[in-house]
Amino acid sequence: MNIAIASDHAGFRLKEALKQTLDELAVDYEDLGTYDETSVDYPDYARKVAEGVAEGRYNRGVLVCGTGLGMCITANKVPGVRAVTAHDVFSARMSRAHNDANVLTMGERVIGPGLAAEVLKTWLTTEFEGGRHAGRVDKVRQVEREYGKA
Ligand SMILES: O=C(CO)[C@H](O)[C@H](O)[C@H](O)COP(=O)(O)O
Repeated sequence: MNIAIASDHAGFRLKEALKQTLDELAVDYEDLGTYDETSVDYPDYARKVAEGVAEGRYNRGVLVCGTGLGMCITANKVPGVRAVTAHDVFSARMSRAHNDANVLTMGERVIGPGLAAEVLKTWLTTEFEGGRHAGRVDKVRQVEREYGKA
């Protein structure tokens, strides 16, 4: 699995902590920035990761900002991206099992590094269940097509 991870300034410290989790899991990743706490704009980073996932350069994306919300809003503008904000293990698990989410966002001002690591581990290790859920995800894709986004 090849992950794209990025943050804005408000998510920088948590991104660095999550990279340690990825190292522990021996998951390949590419850090697309930002690389310090100098103020930047989250849409720029959300777009980098989302486009990389949508174009197949990365299997999944992880985005961190202050709340995770701006990153999620922006990432979902890219056709083919199913981005979720998850700050608990159950939501992380279900976003994969039922929604086949391919981008995870979290907020450094919302969640601590310990729980964030568990959320990330759960999200990375839960498979999409398919079945009835596959039809529903296809309907999500149909919405994109009908709005000319895919
Ligand atoms: O958390 C956010 C709301 O979606 C944004 O992603 C930014 O991280 C946040 O708005 C940054 O706020 P700041 O006051 O400029 O640090």
